[in-house]
Amino acid sequence: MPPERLSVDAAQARLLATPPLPAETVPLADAANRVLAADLAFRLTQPPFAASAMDGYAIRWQDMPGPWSVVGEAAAGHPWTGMLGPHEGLRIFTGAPVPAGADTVIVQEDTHSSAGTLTLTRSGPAHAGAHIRPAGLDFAAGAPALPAGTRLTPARLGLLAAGGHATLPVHCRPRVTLIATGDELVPPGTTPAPGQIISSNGAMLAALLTATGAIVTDAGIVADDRETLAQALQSADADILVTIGGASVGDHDLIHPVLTGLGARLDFWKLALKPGKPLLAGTLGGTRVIGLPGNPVSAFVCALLFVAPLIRHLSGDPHPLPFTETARLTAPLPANGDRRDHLRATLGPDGVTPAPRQDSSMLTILATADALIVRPENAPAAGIGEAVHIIRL
Ligand SMILES: Nc1nc2c(c(=O)[nH]1)N[C@H]1C(S)=C(S)[C@@H](COP(=O)(O)OP(=O)(O)OC[C@H]3O[C@@H](n4cnc5c(N)ncnc54)[C@H](O)[C@@H]3O)O[C@H]1N2
Ligand code: MOO
Repeated sequence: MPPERLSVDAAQARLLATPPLPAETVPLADAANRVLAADLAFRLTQPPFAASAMDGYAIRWQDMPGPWSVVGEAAAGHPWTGMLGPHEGLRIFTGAPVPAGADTVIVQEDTHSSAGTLTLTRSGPAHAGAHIRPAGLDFAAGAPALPAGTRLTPARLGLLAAGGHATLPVHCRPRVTLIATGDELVPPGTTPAPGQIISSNGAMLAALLTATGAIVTDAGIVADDRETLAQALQSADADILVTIGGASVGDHDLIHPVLTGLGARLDFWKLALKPGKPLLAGTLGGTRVIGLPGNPVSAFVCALLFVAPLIRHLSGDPHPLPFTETARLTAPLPANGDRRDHLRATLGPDGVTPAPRQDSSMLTILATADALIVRPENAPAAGIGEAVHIIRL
């Protein structure tokens, strides 16, 4: 066994030392929020032709200030194919190709047109080239579009669609199976008998991990029984198997002994982390296993710090760890112990306020928190106004 109480950083590094999932090619609609698996170049030029940016008239700048005779019309999708001659103007609409010979567009609000004659009613365009988007203003065919490792935001999907890509190479989405363990647990919607509580962690973690990009199967509740648990662990067909509860050292905490019995390779168990000390990670056959502690806040924080980053990493994200920023304290904090702590806190205009109670069973506090304050191992006491690291929720 590795030494106890690995640091959070070391544990994250171990967990993420594995290659991402392979690529698949999917339609644009299925690529949203996924990560590009290859460098892509533009296949098209945008705009593909010099296009009018306004409704008005295309003219030759050298013929300013007019008048012009109107020789035809061009609309988006309906080009005019002639060559504009001296003192000729073309009625043109936004998005239409600017005809050969023209170099400037006058907006229609600056003109008067009658019996085929166009005159200016105001000073007109300020310079040659006004209101024309040159071909390739946005991008040119052959130029690099987006590199591998890019997360496909809505704007990036739009860019690649415009650039001629109808399907995209993306990393496969990790499949995650959630298993809650504990004889006290009953599913949401049940009336708990004496000694029972609702298994709330499944719904919470399924939502968190789905939002992170995984395909989540919630396998429900498994009793504290070695046989049953071993069977459930072995039958999960997933890239990541997440167990909830039973990670600690009590007589009914079976995750560690059952995994060991199944021949799982353990990466770590027990971290210098609060909440979530008994977090466990390893591999069972080809499946990554993460054993989360059962306390709801511990389970949530460990999922945020370990399972979500593993999902992002396997999905091809080169920056899988939670984004940290700084905020100023509105209340003092005592010195921290030797486990990195994650305090539930609210954000306001004056800074970040730690919740007065930090019990790892309290969902009311987690549900109202906007952020976690990250307190490094052995951090000294911190006063009001001092900057601390936070992770937004
Ligand atoms: N002697 C020691 N006892 C404990 C230690 C320790 O180091 N020595 N560690 C404590 C810490 S820290 C934590 S965290 C807990 C976590 O232990 P487990 O992972 O074994 O969790 P359980 O005992 O199964 O459950 C803890 C708590 O959470 C409730 N729970 C469990 N699953 C769910 C669920 N799916 N939905 C909602 N709530 C759940 C469970 O009923 C318990 O109340 O161990 C400490 N003990
Ligand atoms: O770390 Mo436990 O997660 O303190 O409650």
